[in-house]
Order: sequence, then C-alpha cells, then structure tokens
Amino acid sequence: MITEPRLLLTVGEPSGIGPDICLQLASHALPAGVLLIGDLHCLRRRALTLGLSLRLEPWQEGDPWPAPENSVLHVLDVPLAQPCRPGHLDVANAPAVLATLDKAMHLLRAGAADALVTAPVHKGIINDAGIPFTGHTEYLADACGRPEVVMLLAGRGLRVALATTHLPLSKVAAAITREGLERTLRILHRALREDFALLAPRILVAGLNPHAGEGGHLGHEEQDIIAPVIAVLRGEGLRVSGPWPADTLFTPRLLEDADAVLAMYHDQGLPVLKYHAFGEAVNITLGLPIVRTSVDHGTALDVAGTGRAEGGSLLRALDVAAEIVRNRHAVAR
Ligand SMILES: NC(=O)c1ccc[n+]([C@@H]2O[C@H](COP(=O)([O-])OP(=O)(O)OC[C@H]3O[C@@H](n4cnc5c(N)ncnc54)[C@H](O)[C@@H]3O)[C@@H](O)[C@H]2O)c1
Ligand SMILES: N[C@H](C(=O)O)[C@H](O)COP(=O)(O)O
Repeated sequence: MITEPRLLLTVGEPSGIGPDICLQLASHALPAGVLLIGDLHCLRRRALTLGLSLRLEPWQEGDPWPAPENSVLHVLDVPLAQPCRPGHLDVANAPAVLATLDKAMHLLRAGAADALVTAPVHKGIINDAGIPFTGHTEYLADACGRPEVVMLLAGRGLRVALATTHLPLSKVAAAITREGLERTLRILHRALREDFALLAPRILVAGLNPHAGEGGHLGHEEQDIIAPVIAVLRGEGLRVSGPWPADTLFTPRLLEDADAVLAMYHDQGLPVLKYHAFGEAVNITLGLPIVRTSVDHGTALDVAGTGRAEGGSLLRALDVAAEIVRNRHAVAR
C-alpha cells in the first residue's frame, strides 16, 4: 500500500505567484513527499524577496526521493533563459516553463513519481512566444496521447466539470456533439467512482442555452444533443439527469442530490465554483493516465513577490493528488 505518494510540483510562470506559494510549503506539514520542478536560482531569490527562511536543495534524476524535512524543499532545476522578476512576464522564459512540464512527464513515465501538481502558468505569454498553448489540460492530454480529457474543479463540496474548456465562446456550440458529450460523461462518471470513491455518482447536466432552450424556442442543442445522450446513459443505469437550466441548476435543493455538475462551457460553470470556493478549490484533469491536479487560480502577477499570495488552493491540490493516488492504488489491488 502506498503510504506517501511522490508528488511532482511544477512552479509555473516564474514572474507570477507560483514560486511564492511553492516556497510557502516549507512551513507546512505536507500530505506527501513533494519535489519542486523549476528554476532554483529564481526560487532562492524569491525566498529572499519574501524574507522566508528555508533551505532549497538541488535534486537530480537518480537521487533517492527526498524525505520530508522541516523548512527544506527539494528542487529539480530547470533554468530559465532570463532572470525572473515578480510581476514582469518575459517571453524568453516561456520555453522553460513548458520544459518543467516535459520533465515532470518524463519522471512520471519512468515511474519515478506518482502524480503531478501544477502551479499556474500564463497562457498568453506562452502564446506570445510563438508556442500554441491553451492550458495544462490540453498540453498534458496531448503529451499523454489522450485528446479526450475532462476538466473538473472541486471545492467546498461542489464539483463542476466542463464539456468544453479553453475555447472562444463563439466556438462552443459547434464543439458540443453527441459523441463528445457521451465521452465526457463517461470519463466523469468513471473518475467519480475510481478517483473519488463514489460508488453510484449522480451527475446533473446543464443545458447550453437560456432556460435549457425553452422547448426549442431558444436553441436546439438540448433536444438534439444533450437530452439524447442523457437518455442513452440513463438506459445503462447511470444516474445522470438534465439538461437543467443553468441559472437554477446551482441552487441548494438541486445540488443536495448531486455529486457533480457538468457545465457546457468554462464561464458557465467556473464562476459559480470560484464564487463558492475560490482559494480552496482544486482543478483535476480526468481521463489522463497520470494523476494531475492544480490550483484554482492564475498567476496573480499583481501580488507576486509581495507576500500577499495565498497558498490554500495549492495545499488542497497536493492533498487531492495524494488522495487520488491512494484511491487508484486501492482500485488496482
Ligand atoms: N492552473 C493554471 O495554470 C491557471 C489557472 C487560472 C488562470 N491561469 C492563468 O493565469 C493568468 C492570469 O489569470 P487571471 O488574472 O484571470 O486570474 P488570477 O487568478 O491570476 O487573478 C485574479 C485575481 O485574484 C487574485 N488572486 C488569484 N490568486 C490569488 C492567490 N493565490 N492569492 C492572492 N490573490 C490571488 C489576483 O491577484 C487577481 O486580483 C492567465 O494567463 C490565466 O490563463 C492559469
Ligand atoms: N480553466 C482553469 C481555471 O480557470 O482555473 C485554468 O485556466 C487552468 O487550466 P489548466 O489546468 O488547463 O491550465
């Protein structure tokens, strides 16, 4: 039985709060052994800026997994091209940010770690560097050869999954197909069972249009796509219901009988989740062969290096990653 999962933690965008919240971990009792992946020099400078007293130890592939120690963090060094300055993005550092993810994937594939936790990256600066990138979710899906994954954010008892992720609103409707939606619901259902140990998960599915299409007068996706998929899955005994009008779906009476909500697009579901649990929620990628969790917030350039970054979501992301590793291990036995 795995007692202490080995967690990789990528530091994310170096000019954002990723380094700040990673460094804060040195003063916490962690749920698992954690290895940071990022620029060691940047982390040392940020610790000085923040007045944090801790030791940062270099770790290299082949070294034994670092034992947890008070006020000590271990770092696999992935050097940046330019020195990092809190709050100031530098396009030259974008390749190194992605290199931390590639390193993590390499270690996971080699069986040298059990899960990946990611601090936030800045999607815009990576694109400005000429590298097409929409998010960790899609990048890791691609790296794992699993194009169909599902983004789930969970916090304070609410779980919200998305049928589409980082897509312009103008492309959302066309991206919702019967095949895609059915696959998404199957991935969500399986993950709720295996990763969250819910034996018969109940899923509420949102409509796409106002009032779930108002009987076809405000859109047809509910009748043509969403309802037929729900009918197929219900026919197999899955506890899936909807399409529910999204404006009243997130009300206590409905949520009390649900384990997760499937929203049709990013800003239909995530504002509710973040209003409910920002700072304590966790982003989990379902359907990958690896375990990957992340924070519920972005790079917060405005607070990087100021001492005002809050690390609660990162602590939860580490907890949830460790819990999923243990649950998957139990299922495999
Ligand atoms: N997991 C990820 O990699 C991830 C997640 C969300 C957003 N992003 C990226 O982050 C960048 C900035 O996004 P944004 O400005 O929309 O959102 P943001 O979460 O970075 O910031 C929104 C507001 O919340 C504050 N804030 C966020 N997290 C905080 C924390 N831990 N402690 C204190 N204050 C905090 C910020 O200061 C800001 O005022 C974008 O490029 C976005 O794509 C990345
Ligand atoms: N959609 C996420 C959020 O709003 O919190 C975020 O952009 C992170 O996505 P990735 O995990 O794909 O980077």
